[in-house]
Amino acid sequence: MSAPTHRAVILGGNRIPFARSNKQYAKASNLDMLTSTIDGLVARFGLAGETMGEVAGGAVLKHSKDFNLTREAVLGSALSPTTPAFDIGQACATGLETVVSLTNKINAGQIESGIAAGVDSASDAPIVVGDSLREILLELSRAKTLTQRMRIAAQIRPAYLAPQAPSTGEPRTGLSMGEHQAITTAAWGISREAQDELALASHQGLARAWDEGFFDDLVTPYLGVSRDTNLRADSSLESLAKLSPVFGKRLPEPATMTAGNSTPLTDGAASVLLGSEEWAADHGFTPLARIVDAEAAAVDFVDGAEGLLMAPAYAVPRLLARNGLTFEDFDVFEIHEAFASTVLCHLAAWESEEFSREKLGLDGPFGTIDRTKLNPLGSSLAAGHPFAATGGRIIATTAKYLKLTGKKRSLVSICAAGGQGLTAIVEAA
Ligand SMILES: CC(=O)SCCNC(=O)CCNC(=O)[C@H](O)C(C)(C)COP(=O)(O)OP(=O)(O)OC[C@H]1O[C@@H](n2cnc3c(N)ncnc32)[C@H](O)[C@@H]1OP(=O)(O)O
Repeated sequence: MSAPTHRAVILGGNRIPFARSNKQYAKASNLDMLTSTIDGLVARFGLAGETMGEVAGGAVLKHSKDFNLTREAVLGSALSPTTPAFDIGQACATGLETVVSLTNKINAGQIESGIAAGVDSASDAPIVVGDSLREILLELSRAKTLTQRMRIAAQIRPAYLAPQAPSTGEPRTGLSMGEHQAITTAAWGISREAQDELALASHQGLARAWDEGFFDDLVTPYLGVSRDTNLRADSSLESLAKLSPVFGKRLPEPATMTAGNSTPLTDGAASVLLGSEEWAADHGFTPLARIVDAEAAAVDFVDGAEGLLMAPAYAVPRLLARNGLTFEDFDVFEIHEAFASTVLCHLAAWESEEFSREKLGLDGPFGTIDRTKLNPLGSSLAAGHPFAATGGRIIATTAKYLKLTGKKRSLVSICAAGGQGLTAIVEAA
């Protein structure tokens, strides 16, 4: 018998249809949705009762009680309770980070199988109280007598009761993701028309994929929802052009970002099954693809020197250089559409002689992506973006796409809050 190679392969995925926040899944918790997507995957692959190597998951918006949300999901799932699980936090790149983490563990021989997952619910976002009330409540929980409790409770002032609403604001700048991106969009001169065209292509690609049954073995209906609810199959440039700008109204340049060319706040969960080649063969599973390499980057956005969501513009060139590849070597580009303009800014950076020379240290432009290969099955603008679930959606989609079409290589790129980005090369197995 030959020595185990521990080469990790992607075997399939499962997600629930993504839904716009505060609608169909308004009463579902992160735990409900994460458990459901894992159970759907377990059912599809007949893994009930099995002890998996490890399950990695995460959510960007977590309640403080969710100190190991993924472990709780495993305990509530059909997997054996002896399956270990852990949470990862990498903002919008969390889902991809779980895939990379488990791939590395399998490749290292630490585990033979795993489920990478992610979930987010803007409907079930945690509400936090201010520091003044929090300190009083903590003191109250330590009080031993009624007199102590009454003395401490008397310190509470009506103003302390105002909750701190969750937001997509960057802690260091106070600006929302959309406001940051509006600045970057203007800096790169991305037009409203180009953003709307990308948004339309996303809806058309996703609608086509749904109609062709592509998601039949990747999505399990949930709470009466059987398709991504943000998808507008009848979207048009005319309807997109009518939408009013939502971000960047205070910028000197005309605001160009709208609800149509920005991802909506979304609820959803996604999961990916990974295993070593040996584990897959033992279970009779057909490998779809594998993660060949991954690269993270971070940018200094706080002083405005770089756009908040521009880290992939740096990660991708490093990743490709390390693997001796250029854009011509890829059949598919899966670039997370945080906003249409985010993708367009990345493309513009790679095509820019100035950016490539000054920021990437190259002799000329890094390269141009063949737009017919960009997000062929739509992406986050159409599907929605439940933050930590997006990576799993993209990996499962592109792995199946490679297998189905006989194509060889996909580039996955996800920007994240905090000025970070995570990218990966996926190859057909
Ligand atoms: C790393 C990262 O990923 S960063 C990204 C993180 N994510 C975010 O920051 C979320 C960004 N998105 C948002 O904050 C919100 O979705 C916003 C501000 C863009 C829009 O919010 P809302 O105004 O509540 O959106 P809403 O769903 O009501 O849409 C506004 C209008 O646009 C319309 N609309 C939205 N999309 C489309 C479309 N594709 N085509 C036509 N009309 C559309 C809606 O029907 C609605 O019309 P109505 O007012 O007549 O009902």
